[in-house]
Amino acid sequence: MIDTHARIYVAGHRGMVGSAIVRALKARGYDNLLLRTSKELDLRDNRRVAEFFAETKPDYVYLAAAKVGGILANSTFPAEFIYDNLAIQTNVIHHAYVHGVRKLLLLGSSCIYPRDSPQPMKEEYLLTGPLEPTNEWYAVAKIAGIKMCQAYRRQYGCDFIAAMPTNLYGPNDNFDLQTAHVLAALLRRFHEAREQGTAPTLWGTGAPRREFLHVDDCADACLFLMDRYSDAMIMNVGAGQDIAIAELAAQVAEVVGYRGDMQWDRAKPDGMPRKLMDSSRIAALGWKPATSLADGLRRTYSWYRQQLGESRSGVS
Ligand SMILES: NC(=O)C1=CN([C@@H]2O[C@H](COP(=O)(O)OP(=O)(O)OC[C@H]3O[C@@H](n4cnc5c(N)ncnc54)[C@H](OP(=O)(O)O)[C@@H]3O)[C@@H](O)[C@H]2O)C=CC1
Ligand SMILES: C[C@H]1O[C@H](OP(=O)(O)OP(=O)(O)OC[C@H]2O[C@@H](n3cnc4c(=O)[nH]c(N)nc43)[C@H](O)[C@@H]2O)[C@@H](O)[C@@H](O)C1=O
Repeated sequence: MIDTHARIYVAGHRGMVGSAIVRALKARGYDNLLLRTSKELDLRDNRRVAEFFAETKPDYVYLAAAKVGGILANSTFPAEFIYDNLAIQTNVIHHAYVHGVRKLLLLGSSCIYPRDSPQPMKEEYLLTGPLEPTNEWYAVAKIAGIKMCQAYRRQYGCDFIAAMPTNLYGPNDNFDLQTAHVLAALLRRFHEAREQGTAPTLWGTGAPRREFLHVDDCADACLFLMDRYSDAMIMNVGAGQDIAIAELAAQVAEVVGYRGDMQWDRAKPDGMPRKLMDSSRIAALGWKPATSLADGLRRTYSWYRQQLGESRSGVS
């Protein structure tokens, strides 16, 4: 177990994953967290990152800072997705090495796997085929991050590991309809449709399948891996089951209490047909998720309504 007074840098601590990691660390008594917003420390700036590591000398690093977005953001801003993510990772991983960080965990993503991967996707499928075009720029950056962790482990003996979570959702998710991932977007679309008496328009055909993990489970897995896993091989972190987007829409409508029609904009991309992780390796180490999709949806909708300043009445 990591000493609770160790200096732990959570990069991206205001984001969905970073904030969940901070909650999990605080709940376990870690009391020496190093936190910087992107305004205070732009991780694309190599010189500033070097200064930060020299000044603060972190013992452990969770690298949850990244340029992140849903299918439309990824395909609309390919240059930002590849540049920001390459720059952030390169600077943080390199200076973690230079300043003797004891262990670093990089957050990757299920989009690193080939578009036509057999399902469920095993870690060994990395780099076995072409990527999904809607997010290949982001995926290439993430793959470079994985390879940096492996290279620094091989050449310098750094204990840098990489976790590959499936699609995540929960508190502090992004609810901006242009840049959100599907689950947050659907909660908002159905909420607004119910409030306004309109019919929501969803993207694509509804046929793609996705696997959803609550972000608190993801954070729990990150802490688990930081404590117990030290290997070059990437580690999948999934919920174990997937669902068609059309079925997810039906579940979200029920949680929100929307009973009208919905439309599908087929001009919008479907993306990968299916993305289900094989998470048997982390399961064999003794980790499993705690939150069902039904519970997670209810909790996240409740959180969203609290952000809107609404009462929680009516949301179980
Ligand atoms: N969301 C998902 O479904 C999934 C996410 N992941 C991975 O988890 C990680 C975190 O994602 P998530 O929490 O959803 O993303 P968010 O967008 O919620 O948070 C990202 C954080 O990164 C920080 N950041 C962005 N750019 C910079 C920069 N130039 N310098 C410093 N900090 C920066 C932001 O800091 P600030 O707020 O201070 O601006 C922000 O808080 C990513 O690596 C992502 O790939 C993996 C699988 C699925
Ligand atoms: C985490 C992962 O996230 C991204 O990949 P994705 O899983 O394809 O992304 P998504 O959540 O945005 O969409 C999932 C599915 O849902 C459909 N869909 C319906 N209606 C809405 C909708 O209103 N918004 C969105 N965003 N999608 C919608 C959408 O058409 C697609 O079929 C990558 O950016 C990648 O970088 C990555 O790592």
